Amino acid sequence: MSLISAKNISVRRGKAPVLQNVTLEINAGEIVTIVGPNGSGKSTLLRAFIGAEQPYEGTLTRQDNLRIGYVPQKLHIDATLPMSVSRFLSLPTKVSKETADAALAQAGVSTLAKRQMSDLSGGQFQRVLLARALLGKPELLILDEATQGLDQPGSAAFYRQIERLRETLGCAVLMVSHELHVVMAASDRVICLNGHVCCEGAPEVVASAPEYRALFGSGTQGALALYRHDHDHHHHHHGHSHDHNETEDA
Ligand SMILES: Nc1ncnc2c1ncn2[C@@H]1O[C@H](COP(=O)(O)OP(=O)(O)OP(=O)(O)O)[C@@H](O)[C@H]1O
Repeated sequence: MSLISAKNISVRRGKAPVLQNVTLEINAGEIVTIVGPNGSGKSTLLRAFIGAEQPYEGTLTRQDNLRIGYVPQKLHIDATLPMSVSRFLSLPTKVSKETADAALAQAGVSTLAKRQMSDLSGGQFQRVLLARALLGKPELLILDEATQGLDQPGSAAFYRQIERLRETLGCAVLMVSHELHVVMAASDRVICLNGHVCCEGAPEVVASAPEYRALFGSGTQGALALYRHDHDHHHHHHGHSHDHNETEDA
């Protein structure tokens, strides 16, 4: 049985229909990426999945007691408010130091527990949000443009961390991203959304689908190939090694 399944759902925001007739299911352990132009309903679909939007048509079924971890696009924390990373992880529910440390390690930022939230880089901050989403041992991890504002090596490293998590924790991942060439390579399945599902399938299939090309042009196909090629080999830099900060920090 799938973890979560939407059958012909339609969703309005205010009075405007945003999603129409969307059918989609997420199975245990798979990485599914939603791509689509601005305003195409990607965030709305994620919100429906976490229960923050009610479809007015269709049915949404979640496995009983499904544990979902959610990583938002951005979270604003008042910079004048002193707040350490470990305290942030204990809000609103207190967690033990061991639990917090384990989640930080899984997110690739094990050394940050005592740092102030306001001092973190954009990449570190997103990884702390990821650690927070991991506290509840999710079976499904939902990420809404979690790498917005990170540079390309930073977001590529973030998504590789996500792939590693899927391997070690076995969780399914549903994410939205605009960085097509980066996330598509990490996905088992890509859904191209524009109010409705335009096309879906393996990354290569979607990248060459006419519906996808009509929305994004054909340039991204080349970028996808380039990304795959790039990571077939190791980069050698002069005089120092540089691993794009993959396991610690970003
Ligand atoms: N709170 C809201 N009230 C009314 N309409 C909203 C609200 N939030 C979003 N919308 C509208 O719903 C539509 C879909 O928005 P949504 O945020 O789901 O798109 P998206 O694909 O995630 O866009 P983006 O890529 O820009 O983040 C847009 O037309 C938007 O204006």
